[in-house]
Amino acid sequence: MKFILCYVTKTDSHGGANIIKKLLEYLKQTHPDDLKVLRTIELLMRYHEWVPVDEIVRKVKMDEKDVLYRLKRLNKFEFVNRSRYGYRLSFGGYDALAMNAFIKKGLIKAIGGKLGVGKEGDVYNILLEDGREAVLKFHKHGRTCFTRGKRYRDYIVDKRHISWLYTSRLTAEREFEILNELFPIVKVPEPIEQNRHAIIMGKICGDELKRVDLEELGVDANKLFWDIIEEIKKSYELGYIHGDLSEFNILIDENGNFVIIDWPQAVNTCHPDAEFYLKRDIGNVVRYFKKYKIKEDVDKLYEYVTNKNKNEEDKNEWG
Ligand SMILES: Nc1ncnc2c1ncn2[C@@H]1O[C@H](COP(=O)(O)OP(=O)(O)OP(=O)(O)O)[C@@H](O)[C@H]1O
Ligand SMILES: [Mg+2]
Ligand SMILES: [Mg+2]
Repeated sequence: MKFILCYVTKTDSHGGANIIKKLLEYLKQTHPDDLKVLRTIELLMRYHEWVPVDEIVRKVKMDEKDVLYRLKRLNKFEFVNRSRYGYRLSFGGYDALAMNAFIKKGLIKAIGGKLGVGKEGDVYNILLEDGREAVLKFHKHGRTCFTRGKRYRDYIVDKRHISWLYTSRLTAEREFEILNELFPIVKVPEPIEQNRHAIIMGKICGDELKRVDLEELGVDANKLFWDIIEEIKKSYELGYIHGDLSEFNILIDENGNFVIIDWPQAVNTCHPDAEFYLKRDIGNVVRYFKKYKIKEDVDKLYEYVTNKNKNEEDKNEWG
């Protein structure tokens, strides 16, 4: 296993460096056969909530003794959970498999601290092999439900665990696909790589719009407002509505350059509730900018964003 540096950055206010450091440390100690068994468990979780040992042995084509030895190690690394019914991949084990894939591809040189922790994922600073800074986002869809689920009966917890694995991968695939469709036409992070529930994307240097004072920054609020509307319009023309747009998902730097992040829930413009989502996005932007004395009508902006024919006519008129 290639050595991956772990560095702690100033922004690591979430203590995430320790978690990722432990994961990397464990990953470094793994043998290819450990990972082979782990991937087999991942595969068999499609059919079992807890994968029985004899199923693992049959699938992985190794001696039972060897498999038991590997399982013991995987359990020590906390990459699997164990019950009397068998084994299943843990959250950490899934992270490890994705991380291993990125490392094997020679993408990551170093991993830093946690940049942010959203409702649905953990975001880390990373350094790519080519020297660029980037971020690694692990989607942990349904994690909050899963934790809450602990109050309920075991079998519900188990089912949630499996759906967590599945939906977090789907969510990552969806976000990566959308970023690929939108970048670089719309101001979104550059999609770099995706594996399982994890995405590597370009790092945006900036703060959440929520946390900045535009007057202090010296940014023209009116111009910024219309620039954001233009991005909504461009993404609409490419077929997507963000669906969770707000001052939390717009990052802005000290020069007023901004990027819209967090796209997995985006809906297609042909979605039956497209109008609802688009109006809600626009409404959130309008609401945020009220404090800068910008008063625009959501319905009119909706017309502006969606009225393709009218825009074509305007363009033609203006030559
Ligand atoms: N490309 C990026 N560059 C820099 N910081 C980022 C990037 N992507 C995410 N972040 C940081 O991580 C935080 C969480 O990311 P994001 O909003 O994509 O995740 P989420 O889990 O979907 O969060 P939410 O709870 O908002 O749904 C962001 O608010 C931001 O601070
Ligand atoms: Mg977010
Ligand atoms: Mg989100």
